[in-house]
Amino acid sequence: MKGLFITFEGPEGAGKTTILQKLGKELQQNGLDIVMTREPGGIRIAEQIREVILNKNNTEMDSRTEALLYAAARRQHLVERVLPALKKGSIVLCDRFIDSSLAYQGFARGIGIDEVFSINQFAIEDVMPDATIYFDVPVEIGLKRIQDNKGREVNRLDLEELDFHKRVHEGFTLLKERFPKRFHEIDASKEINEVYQMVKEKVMQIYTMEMK
Ligand SMILES: Nc1ncnc2c1ncn2[C@@H]1O[C@H](COP(=O)(O)OP(=O)(O)OP(=O)(O)O)[C@@H](O)[C@H]1O
Ligand SMILES: Cc1cn([C@H]2C[C@H](O)[C@@H](COP(=O)(O)O)O2)c(=O)[nH]c1=O
Repeated sequence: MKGLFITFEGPEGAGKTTILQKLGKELQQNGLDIVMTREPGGIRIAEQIREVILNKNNTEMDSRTEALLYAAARRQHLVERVLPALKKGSIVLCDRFIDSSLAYQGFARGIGIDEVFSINQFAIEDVMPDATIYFDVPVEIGLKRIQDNKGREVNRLDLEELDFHKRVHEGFTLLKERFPKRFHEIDASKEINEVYQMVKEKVMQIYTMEMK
């Protein structure tokens, strides 16, 4: 039995976490076998690596160290959480995956998309998402949303300048062009319930095509 691996991607404050959690719970209530998880993190070791990467005091972190730490967290999460769930036929909804590394470290940090892809190949051994829901939002709107979210702890990447976040957005635009079949773009600047309905419809279409 093979499950379905769907990733949610996009810049800061696009609404990925909010929508993933709500949709995952609704689909579970409807009887689907859903695993909700996130990167970096999702399991103990990867959450520890997350703490190192996102700690706002770690300002001296080199870009390639950062890329390698994301890849290491990805590897552990993949073997411990994602692959076993897919093997038993679950639908895995994952908040960020390799495309975040390509957009943030590959493009915005300037390491190069292909170079970051190649270090990730070691980590993922060709396991790519079946589909990626890409939450497209203007950078200023996304950043305003996270600033307004007073419950959110500010992390090291949140503190990057506006230009960095603009490059992240540009990076995602390039990825959307590079992977047109896998990327499903959602206009995440819309009102939250509208975004939710669009994402739900898209995920159900993918489920019907791939699993039924
Ligand atoms: N469509 C929307 N309209 C207005 N506010 C939204 C919308 N979607 C999410 N929000 C709010 O924006 C904030 C950020 O949302 P969320 O954490 O889901 O984004 P995210 O994409 O996971 O961000 P990040 O990747 O930076 O953690 C939350 O306070 C959430 O309630
Ligand atoms: C997987 C991954 C993530 N990032 C960045 C993107 C965000 O700034 C943080 C994660 O925080 P979130 O609130 O859980 O979205 O990490 C990255 O730069 N590279 C990656 O591979």
